[in-house]
Amino acid sequence: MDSVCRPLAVSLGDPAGIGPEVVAKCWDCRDRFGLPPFVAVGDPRSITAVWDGPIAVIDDPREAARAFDSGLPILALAAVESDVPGHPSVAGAHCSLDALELAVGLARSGSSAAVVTGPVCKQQLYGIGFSHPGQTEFVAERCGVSPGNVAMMMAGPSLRTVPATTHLPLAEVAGNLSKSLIEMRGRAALRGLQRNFGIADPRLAIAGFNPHAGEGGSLGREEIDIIIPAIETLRGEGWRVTGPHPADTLFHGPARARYDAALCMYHDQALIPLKALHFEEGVNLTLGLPIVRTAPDHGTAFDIAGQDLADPRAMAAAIRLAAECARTRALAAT
Ligand SMILES: NC(=O)C1=CN([C@@H]2O[C@H](COP(=O)(O)OP(=O)(O)OC[C@H]3O[C@@H](n4cnc5c(N)ncnc54)[C@H](O)[C@@H]3O)[C@@H](O)[C@H]2O)C=CC1
Ligand SMILES: NCC(=O)COP(=O)(O)O
Repeated sequence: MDSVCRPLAVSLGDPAGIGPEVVAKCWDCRDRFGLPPFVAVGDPRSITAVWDGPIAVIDDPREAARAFDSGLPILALAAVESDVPGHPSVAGAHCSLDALELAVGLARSGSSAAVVTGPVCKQQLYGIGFSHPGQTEFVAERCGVSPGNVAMMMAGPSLRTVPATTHLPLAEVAGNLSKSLIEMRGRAALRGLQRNFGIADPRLAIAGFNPHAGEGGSLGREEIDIIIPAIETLRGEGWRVTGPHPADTLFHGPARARYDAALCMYHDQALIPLKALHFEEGVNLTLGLPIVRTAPDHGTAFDIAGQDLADPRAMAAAIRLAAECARTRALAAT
């Protein structure tokens, strides 16, 4: 079976969040959203609590394509106790981690064409001893890739951004920026554009860190000491890289037309423009992995879980992009 025929594995995320609801809604709207067969991984009770559509509990991902027309296929994991939507629990955190582990394993073994991860609650996971900043680093470790060599890309119809640093306190960002970090993230972004999007000669815009990109050193020296030397190294390797650009003018329409992705210095610098423009269809794609991994841009949204208010479009975009990236990679390998 080729990568296009294999199902995608979709972990449900935290059972008390909106992951189960948006996955079920994606199955409901599979034709309208243009979705390929996928198999959910998680506790079926988290779906039946919020959805009364048909579920097909399967034991083997190879059954997913056949089952997909008549019901939402699910590889079932039972949490110790079932969660009430909107009320996260320790058992639910364990269940979300087990589902993530299994779904990533399916992609690594080739049983699924890609993995799409439902939203987890980081605070809950940290509480049960999860030692990674996020799912990005967890998946990297499971794939045997150093966290330094992967990058989180947030992708929407008119913008792709990559934060150089991800989940760490803002007060620690400056101390974590280095020439080598920016070079590694820059290479991961550029190679990721080639490998997943088929862009042969990608253009990367690199944001500054300080207001006005430091104003020649008067408003901070990170641009002079770290970012410009990294840009020069990347250019010396033949990449099309510009910057450092003042971040406040990097995201309006004409600016976005000048690059294929923007490398940003910290989480909110990258995620605010993406979510402001494309919250309903934003996708989180991990670059630098041997497998394809995507996720919707949103979180667990406990505040609306179980109320039939969750918009499934970002999850649908994540499933679609995962299938497209798997197809692009498969074609390049032939
Ligand atoms: N990929 C992942 O696993 C992610 C997980 N998170 C986690 O999610 C938790 C909550 O994070 P928040 O910052 O509150 O962000 P959030 O995205 O869960 O919610 C922010 C706001 O947007 C709304 N919202 C989110 N998704 C929606 C959807 N599909 N349809 C309609 N409304 C939606 C929520 O109701 C809330 O008002 C945190 O614990 C965080 O760690 C956050 C982002 C990504
Ligand atoms: N803000 C993005 C986010 O939380 C997703 O991170 P990850 O769990 O995919 O690493």
